[in-house]
Amino acid sequence: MLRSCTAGLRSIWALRGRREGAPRLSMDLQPARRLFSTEKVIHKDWALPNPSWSKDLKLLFDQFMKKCEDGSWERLPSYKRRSTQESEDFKTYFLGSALQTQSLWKKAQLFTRGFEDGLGFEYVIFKNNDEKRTVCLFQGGPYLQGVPGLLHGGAMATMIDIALGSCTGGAVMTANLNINFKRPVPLCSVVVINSQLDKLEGRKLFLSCNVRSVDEKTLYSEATGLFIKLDPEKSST
Ligand SMILES: CCCCCCCCCCCCCC(=O)SCCNC(=O)CCNC(=O)[C@H](O)C(C)(C)COP(=O)(O)OP(=O)(O)OC[C@H]1O[C@@H](n2cnc3c(N)ncnc32)[C@H](O)[C@@H]1OP(=O)(O)O
Repeated sequence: MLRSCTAGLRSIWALRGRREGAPRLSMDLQPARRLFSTEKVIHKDWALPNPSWSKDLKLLFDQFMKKCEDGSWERLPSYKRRSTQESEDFKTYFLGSALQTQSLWKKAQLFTRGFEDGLGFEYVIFKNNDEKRTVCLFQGGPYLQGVPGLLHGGAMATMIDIALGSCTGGAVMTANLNINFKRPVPLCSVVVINSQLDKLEGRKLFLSCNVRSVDEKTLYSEATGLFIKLDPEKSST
């Protein structure tokens, strides 16, 4: 594990210094990343392979892309910034928020996508709408270390929150997150987060997930979450 992590780190360091929007060293390095420009902002889909992805992550990605072919599964794209419509939806609930300041609103981005390739959160989520469940493939990079050599529990909690959230839709907020950390996750390893919607009760969505190793032999964590659909009649600030 250490050797592959070191090899991964070497390729990560080779990529350091490249900033979002800067010209690519070689397009061959990132064949699958889609780039398109709108209003001078580059919207990059981050849920696609890059050179920092380990063999395990690429293999699982390919397996799930195959499952998408008959339409039962879909890959969820992932952007640093929410779409204009999504942003507007949330803004209506947080009228007093600091994000009303236009300059801050423009700078704000999803923090899991704020790292350079391979250093932080590398993940992709696949959704099965009929079964109301998602599978998140996650590789936690070296900047997410907690105890030496291990993934920080907060980083895991973040991914669990995102994975559970991916089973919801529309404007929702996490009200409760309950995590049992059963085994430590080695840094740079790949884990699989299986999430599902267990119950819908009015505006309350009850969800659960487990986090396992690629070979499914190790159960790293189990979690439940309560998400609340925001009420348009209420402002939360
Ligand atoms: C979309 C595409 C995106 C793809 C992924 C991108 C990733 C995005 C990011 C990923 C994710 C990032 C996500 C984040 O980071 S979200 C950020 C972290 N979360 C928050 O900051 C939430 C703060 N809390 C609130 O704003 C309010 O409390 C909310 C909005 C949640 C509810 O306030 P609201 O005034 O609307 O509702 P209510 O108080 O009338 O309650 C309604 C019902 O719910 C029940 N209840 C409430 N709380 C709890 C509780 N703790 N345990 C048990 N029950 C609870 C309550 O009893 C009642 O039940 P009932 O009496 O009706 O039976």
